[in-house]
Amino acid sequence: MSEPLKNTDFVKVKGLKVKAVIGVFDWEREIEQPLLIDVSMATDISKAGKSDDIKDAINYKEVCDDIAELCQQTKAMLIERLAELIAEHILTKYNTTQVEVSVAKPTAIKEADAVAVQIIRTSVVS
Ligand SMILES: Nc1nc2c(c(=O)[nH]1)N=C([C@H](O)[C@@H](O)CO)CN2
Repeated sequence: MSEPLKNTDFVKVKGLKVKAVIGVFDWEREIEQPLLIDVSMATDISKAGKSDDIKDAINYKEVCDDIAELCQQTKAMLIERLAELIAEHILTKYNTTQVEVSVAKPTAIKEADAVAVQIIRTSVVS
């Protein structure tokens, strides 16, 4: 018999602003630069939708605090590194099976609005 259809819902964070040390050049190691982070977490929100209880939800405030702390502590060279660490952290800590993470560096290239990486990571189910 086929599995019943599961809901595909998302909890999202859009345009989270974090200042952190980021970059490959010597001068970049001396300053903080702005990052803009988007996260989309696949999760079934129907339980929280019924209970109206934060315990049944992915708490996006907690997610934002975690991301800010992670970016500031890591002092990564590449935005790729931050995207991977954010995805790994979210998949490990929160009730989601798939996460999409975008990390943009809006002041990196004078001639561009922003440069960014975007990744999708899925938890391995054994
Ligand atoms: N793919 C990437 N390319 C570059 C990165 C990066 O994080 N990922 N970083 C830099 C510098 O730090 C740049 O932002 C300074 O303007 C160059 N290329």
